[in-house]
Amino acid sequence: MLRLNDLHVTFNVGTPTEVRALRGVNLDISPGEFVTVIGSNGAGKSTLLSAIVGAVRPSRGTIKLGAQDITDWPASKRAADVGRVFQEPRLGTCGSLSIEENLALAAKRGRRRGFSTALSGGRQFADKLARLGLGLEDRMSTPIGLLSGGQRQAVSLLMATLLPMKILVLDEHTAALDPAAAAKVLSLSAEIADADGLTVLMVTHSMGDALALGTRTILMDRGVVALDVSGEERRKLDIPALLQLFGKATGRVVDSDQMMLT
Ligand SMILES: Nc1ncnc2c1ncn2[C@@H]1O[C@H](COP(=O)(O)OP(=O)(O)OP(=O)(O)O)[C@@H](O)[C@H]1O
Repeated sequence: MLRLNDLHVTFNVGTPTEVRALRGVNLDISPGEFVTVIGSNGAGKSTLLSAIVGAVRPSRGTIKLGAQDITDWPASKRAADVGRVFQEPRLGTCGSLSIEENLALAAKRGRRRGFSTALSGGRQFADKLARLGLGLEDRMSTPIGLLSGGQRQAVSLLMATLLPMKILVLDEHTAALDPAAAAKVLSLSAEIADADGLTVLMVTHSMGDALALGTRTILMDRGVVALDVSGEERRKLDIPALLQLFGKATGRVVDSDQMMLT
């Protein structure tokens, strides 16, 4: 269980450029839930994920993962428990290293030096790559920098999910891809999450994707969770109905999926 309690993040405290990016987020995510996160630009979605991975420090509130209070843990200490795929394919991988070498690095994530892992490489990595259905198992010595954005992001996804973890964080991880590659990486994300029973928090700018994937959708607005839908209520929702709920929750009128972008 991930539990965020009254989480506040303020940037540039006490300066004229102070921004209260999170203003009291309360959120419980149970094991196996796949939560999609939507909201307008600047609503606090990325800041929420950054606080969970430990890249930004909350000014108030707590973050608990299972029984542990991880609020003050640095990102490096959370790495074994929290997997992350970034928006930009280059960020999660090392372009000059081969696919196999990147996977070997991922197999050591959050483990102490010299600490052996169950994954030793070779055949095991090939089997994992085959799961992507992109033929990359036959190109394991190819430098990852030579792959297309979609292929590279698929490998990033595999790297983030290689070891057991408590939560996987996807921060608009298909936004930099062309539509076909984005659709492929999204469906792989859903397949891997389903097969491995992962707990996932995924930020997206597409309301369609937010409703089509996962088990629960939250709407961030001005630094808080303004809407939280799951179960039967969510199954019945389409984009117009979600826009209506968005309007009710925020007091602002939006009339298309694209409005979420502005
Ligand atoms: N490192 C930072 N320093 C100062 N302000 C920041 C920083 N990161 C984010 N902010 C500000 O915090 C607010 C929330 O930003 P955040 O990136 O979390 O929003 P978002 O919902 O992810 O937006 P988008 O959809 O545009 O990515 C914005 O006003 C943003 O300008």
